[in-house]
Amino acid sequence: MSGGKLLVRGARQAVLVCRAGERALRGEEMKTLASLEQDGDNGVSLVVGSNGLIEAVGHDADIQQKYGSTKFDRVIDAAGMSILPGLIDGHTHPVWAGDRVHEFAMKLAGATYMEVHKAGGGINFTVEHTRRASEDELYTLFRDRLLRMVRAGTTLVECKSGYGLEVETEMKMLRVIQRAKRELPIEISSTFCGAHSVPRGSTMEQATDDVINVQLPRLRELMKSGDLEVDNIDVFCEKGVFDVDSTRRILQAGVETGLAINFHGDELHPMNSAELGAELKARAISHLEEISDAGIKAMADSGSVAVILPTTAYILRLTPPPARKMIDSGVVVALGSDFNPNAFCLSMPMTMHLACVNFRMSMNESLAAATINAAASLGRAETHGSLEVGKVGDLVIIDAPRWEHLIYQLAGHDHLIKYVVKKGEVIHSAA
Ligand SMILES: N=CN[C@@H](CCC(=O)O)C(=O)O
Ligand SMILES: [Zn+2]
Repeated sequence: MSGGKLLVRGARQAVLVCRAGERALRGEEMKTLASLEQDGDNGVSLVVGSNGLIEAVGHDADIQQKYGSTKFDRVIDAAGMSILPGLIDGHTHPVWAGDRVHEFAMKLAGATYMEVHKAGGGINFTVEHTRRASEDELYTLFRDRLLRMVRAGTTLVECKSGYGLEVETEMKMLRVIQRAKRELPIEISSTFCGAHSVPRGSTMEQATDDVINVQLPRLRELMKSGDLEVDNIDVFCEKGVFDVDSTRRILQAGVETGLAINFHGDELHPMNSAELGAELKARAISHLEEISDAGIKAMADSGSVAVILPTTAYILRLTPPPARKMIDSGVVVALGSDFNPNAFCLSMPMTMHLACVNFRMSMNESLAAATINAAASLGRAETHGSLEVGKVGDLVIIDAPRWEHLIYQLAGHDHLIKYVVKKGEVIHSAA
């Protein structure tokens, strides 16, 4: 090799997460993650080639022997530091205008999510503001949020539409996401969520027909012309929002448009969403606070990824999802920040901390959930989510001798994260 993009050397530790090309980790596999430790003076090195892919991970002496004559665009001396894969956020609603800080006060005073929603607040409040906002205004707000995510270590994020609930605003949101894909260093998996709520003045049946007969056909045209690249279809399957039959119709229409199923289910009421998702071979189902035992078994069998969201359960004081039971039953469990105007959290380290304390996950389980399993929830586990040769060179380097400090030092990521690397390029540096 004559030239490479990045050499990181001298690290105390590199958490590889996987070593054998696993596409997801389940049960016991989440408990012990593959890692490489400094051996005496011999630290850990990682090489990203000029194509942005990981080319080697090993001890300094071996890498030095192989790459001694190679010129790198950048060399990072990571003495005393730890390297981990770029974090992957499996669930966010980051394109919107108008904050809901006033609703936070209402909820602290005892109002439930559905009480706020039915009183015209919640999603419908954000819809009004988002419909009124220009595309540029939305982009500026979105950009700032994405860059804050990058500073917290996120290199791949799922981003939903869903604050338009009619064709023009939904497409406006998807165009804003598309622009960020072109202009920003963070990688995005985008999700059409025109069925996030029933718009004011409509019935569920009318909203379902509008998504299927108006919004999805327009999306199909824009995908065909290359104006939009959208990956997933989402529905908020919830009592008082979209019932199981409407959800099924919309998700099936999404599949016919070429989208992967990735939807909200069993959040506030048991809806048998997990069973529905498993039957439809959903790639992922989010929330699942109210999943049934049969739903857990169905997801373990179907391989649909459970994207659980600790910030939502925390802010809304919900009974947490049965994360332990899901993991122990063999469900693939991933994490998302659920950034949205209800749960204003842009940080995966914070999300992982909450998963450990409130969902009783171990730190290793939370890292597996925020890397390889989140990649699986987005259909990108072949290329993302672990530090293995041939995968994209997405890394977080923290100034601590063990990676667990990223979780242990609650709200400490600003201080700990020294570099965030995307495809071998440093996209954030605190050094
Ligand atoms: N539950 C539905 N959707 C979001 C909340 C969106 C909102 O309140 O604006 C969620 O995942 O938590
Ligand atoms: Zn959500």
